[in-house]
Amino acid sequence: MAKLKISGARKAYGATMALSRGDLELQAGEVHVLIGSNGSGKSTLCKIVAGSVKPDSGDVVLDGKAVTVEGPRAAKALGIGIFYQELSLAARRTVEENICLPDLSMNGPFVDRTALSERAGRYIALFEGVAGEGFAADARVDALRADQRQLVEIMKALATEAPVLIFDEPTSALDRAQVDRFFEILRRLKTEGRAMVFISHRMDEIFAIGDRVTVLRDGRTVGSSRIADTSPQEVVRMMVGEEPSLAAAAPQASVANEAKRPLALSVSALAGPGFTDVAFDVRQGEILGLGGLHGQGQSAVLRALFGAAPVTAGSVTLDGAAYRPANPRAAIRAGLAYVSGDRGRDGVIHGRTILENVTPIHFLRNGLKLASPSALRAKATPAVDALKTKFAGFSHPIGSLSGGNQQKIVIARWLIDRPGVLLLDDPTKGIDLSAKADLFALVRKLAAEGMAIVLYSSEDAELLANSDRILVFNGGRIRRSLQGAERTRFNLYEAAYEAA
Ligand SMILES: Nc1ncnc2c1ncn2[C@@H]1O[C@H](COP(=O)(O)OP(=O)(O)OP(=O)(O)O)[C@@H](O)[C@H]1O
Repeated sequence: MAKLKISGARKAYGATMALSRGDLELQAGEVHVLIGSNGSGKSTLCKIVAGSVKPDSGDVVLDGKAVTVEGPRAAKALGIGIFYQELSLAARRTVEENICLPDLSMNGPFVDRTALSERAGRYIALFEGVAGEGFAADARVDALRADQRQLVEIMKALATEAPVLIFDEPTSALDRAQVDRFFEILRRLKTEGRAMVFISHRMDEIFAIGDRVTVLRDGRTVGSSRIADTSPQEVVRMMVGEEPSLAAAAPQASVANEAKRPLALSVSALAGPGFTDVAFDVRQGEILGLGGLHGQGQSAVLRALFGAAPVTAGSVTLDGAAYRPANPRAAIRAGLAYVSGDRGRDGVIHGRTILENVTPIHFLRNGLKLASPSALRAKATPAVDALKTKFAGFSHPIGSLSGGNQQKIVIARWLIDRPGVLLLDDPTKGIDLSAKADLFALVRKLAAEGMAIVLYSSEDAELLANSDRILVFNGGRIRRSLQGAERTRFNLYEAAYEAA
């Protein structure tokens, strides 16, 4: 009998189907790997089991009995503990308090410090020698490094002593020695008969520690296999599913790959926080895609090229001349444009009109010359129209537009004076399908007119359909360059998941 069985778990957030059919059968004494690309529904499934997300439907059977996991406390009472990917720590509390939260031992109205230290100490000791400098029972969590915080979250999950433990990407910030220690602990817990779910994007880890693997794709469980009976290639194949046909992929590839087109941007041995040894060329008219899992250095490279994040080594050439990305103003003057999908941080100027939102880059490039609103409107109109922006007039507040149309205004601002190189940093995050289609139609048109474009997208389909060439990032480095017929989802995933 399975220790825990989830069938048909479903969860939608408005129009977003986070999980359409999640199934998982977990045995006592096993490490069960859950794998799937970004956004496939892994965390949602875990959170349903841990009671922190209420499913729209689905059945949970624990030790043969149907249960309803009403909330996190109910999960704990049922014997289910979880490590949260986004961590669940109280930043201003100490390591030992966090390990024991929410059940701090009390001595009357006071926290019983002795009992607390004793209990937390057992879990802290498990990582002795690998937790690193500054890690201490009485250290505040906000003073710790990312890997150390992840260790505290692991200790907190272990401290539940739950028979079912769920680890949602517990190793993403850990170093080799910390991962090895964690795996030793998991192996011991297996011998005690605990049932564990383990999520990781590292194929080597999955094959090192997993007993069984269940694959999610687009919100559904698509298969399950014993690790001993499968291979990394087979797992990637399950994640990928049917390969979309290449006929739909970037149509102008042959044109853009023509070596005679001049180089627009050339990057050599570039390094900075989050990336190292990055080198590539982009020709005029080419769309170069940056692929891989989230946060593998793609955005960091784009921000660094735009002078918005530090560069510690390497060199850059723009239109054949040396270029040092000092700050965004210098980047704009040098002919670079940068569009991020993170509108909150990099885009919309709230409380201002549409015209004020569409013209700031024009002013930055040309100086604050006097220009009448009608002249500015005339300048802005072609770019705004090219994106099929729906708006009532330039003098209306930006807030009157839908999210997708706000994003179009942010993009249009870069196109009034044509940049030589357009850096797109996950530009369609959070916008609807038709706005995405409008944006990519324009991006392809701009490339056809000779603009060089570097595109990072967290959506693989978008990347495959629009890039002439794809560089796959993994652990801050470029692992593979995919050209022509190599631009398949399989190759993309294989390089993204291989050991970094
Ligand atoms: N609270 C939420 N509100 C709206 N959408 C959500 C919410 N939580 C998740 N989603 C969406 O549901 C989908 C599945 O998300 P989920 O976090 O379960 O995926 P995942 O497989 O764990 O991804 P990752 O590998 O990136 O952690 C994604 O498209 C995500 O954006």
